[in-house]
Amino acid sequence: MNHPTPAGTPPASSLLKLDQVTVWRENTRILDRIDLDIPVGRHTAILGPNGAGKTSLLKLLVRQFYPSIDDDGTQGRVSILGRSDWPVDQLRCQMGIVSQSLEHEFLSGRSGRMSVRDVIYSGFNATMLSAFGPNMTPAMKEAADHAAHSVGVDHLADRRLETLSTGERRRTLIARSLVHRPPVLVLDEPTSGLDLAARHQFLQTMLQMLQMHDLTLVLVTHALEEIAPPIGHVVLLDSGRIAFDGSKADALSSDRLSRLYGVPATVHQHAGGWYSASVG
Ligand SMILES: Nc1ncnc2c1ncn2[C@@H]1O[C@H](COP(=O)(O)OP(=O)(O)OP(=O)(O)O)[C@@H](O)[C@H]1O
Repeated sequence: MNHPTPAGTPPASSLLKLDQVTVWRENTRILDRIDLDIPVGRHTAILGPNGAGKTSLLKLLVRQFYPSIDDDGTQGRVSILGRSDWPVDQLRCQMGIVSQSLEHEFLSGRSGRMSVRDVIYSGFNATMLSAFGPNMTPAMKEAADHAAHSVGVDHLADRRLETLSTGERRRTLIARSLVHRPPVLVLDEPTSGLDLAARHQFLQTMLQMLQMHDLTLVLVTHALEEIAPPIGHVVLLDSGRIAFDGSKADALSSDRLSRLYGVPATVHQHAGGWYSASVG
């Protein structure tokens, strides 16, 4: 159920284009004159030390942050899927989002009392409301069942979100993020808090998603193990600036990551195009 571009508009070639974008918060320049272009179809991982600005970059993509006016009066430009004038609700329908901040939002207030089924349904209109009720079509119900099944939460459909374990909750949000078959998938540290098995299962699900859907993945992660083989491009962020933007093979070198994190890092390459890193 991809949401088509408006009639007569050619499909966008760029998912996210930032032109001299600065973001200030509380007297801190958290993103500093960033230029970046993530084309549609190029799965991209964003890596960097704590506080480097990774989540802030994603917030520009989902319109939680806007460019600030800089000291000299200039304001950068953000274009998403070829447009800079998205109404937020329409934009969010183009995306599947899994992040801890979304999870916290769901758990605060009444959303936590929603059933797993309703949380998944809410993905259709990218809200935190189970607004559909009788408006759910059989095709939508089928898509929701399929999404729940594909991440193994079908048996939890009637459970309230707030009663689930971290792994079950994360899987529910993954199902919600995919139910409307969005063209863009935004994952912000999707495996944080997951145990070894749940993390492995998540990676398998992510690989399946990349094969099943025609989507572009943007992944923020601290773990090189999560930068799955189909992700060919890496952006390294450091103190609100882009330290590197290029191929995964060039990005993930021991020298580069040692400089980025300020520790002696060793990158290990494994069969099938997987990576990991160790320190020392
Ligand atoms: N709303 C805000 N108000 C004030 N400072 C903020 C705000 N949002 C982010 N920051 C600051 O901006 C910097 C970048 O934060 P961000 O969450 O983007 O980093 P990150 O790279 O995702 O970090 P982590 O890896 O720890 O999740 C941090 O110093 C953070 O404290």
